[in-house]
Amino acid sequence: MRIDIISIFPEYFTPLEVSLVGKARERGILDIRLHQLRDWTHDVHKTVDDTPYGGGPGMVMKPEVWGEAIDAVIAQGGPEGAGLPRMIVPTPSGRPFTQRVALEYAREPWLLFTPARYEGIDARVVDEYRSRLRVDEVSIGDYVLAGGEAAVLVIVETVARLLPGVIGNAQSVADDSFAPGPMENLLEGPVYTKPPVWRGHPVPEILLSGHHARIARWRRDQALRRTFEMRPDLIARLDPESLDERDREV
Ligand SMILES: COC(=O)c1ccnc(N)c1
Repeated sequence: MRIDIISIFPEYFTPLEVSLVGKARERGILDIRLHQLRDWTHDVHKTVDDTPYGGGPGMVMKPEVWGEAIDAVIAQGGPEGAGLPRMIVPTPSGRPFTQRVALEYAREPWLLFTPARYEGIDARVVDEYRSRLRVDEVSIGDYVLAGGEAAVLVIVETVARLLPGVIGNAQSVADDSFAPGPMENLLEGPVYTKPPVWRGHPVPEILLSGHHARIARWRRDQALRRTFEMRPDLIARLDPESLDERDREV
């Protein structure tokens, strides 16, 4: 997978050189390229923003600069057969970014991220590229950041761990909270490791029993309880068909 990121703070993405994403890049699973938006300005101050039409606080990012930058990245061409990139615009006013969306992105050959600072990017940029590309405006939650760069880090890490070969144990991805299937809309329950007793706190006996069916049942009960306690809104979204008799008792 190829990922292009255009930003006035490319250094913000240094974390993508380490850990899971860093290793995926070293192994050629991910090709991440960073671009300094200011390289497409033409004034001495390298201006990327201006005051909003209609008045109001803050500044808006200029369409001309973004247009030249996005056109240049597209013109570089993507992976063989990838065609045009899927453009992802992180914004608090976007559609929710979920595990299901991440799985969709993980199947894309080429993603282009355009994180905004200030009050956002002139709306005509999205309008312009919607006519040529698939453009997703996505939000990582109901809060406002100083810039979209942190959201790009979240999205890239979420997507990268879904790519084949990135996580050693593919099953752990399939068992994720929110992963489509039996765990979708369920939070993961508690996890334990050695020692069997720590400061007087024992590990639940069932986990030491070696009885895999009972352990699976216990884990599902714990997931249902935790979801009910932490995210009752998700319980409402559970497909009744996915619940068995035992689930309903929890
Ligand atoms: C500037 O970008 C944001 O504030 C942002 C982006 C994506 N999701 C959010 N919840 C906020």
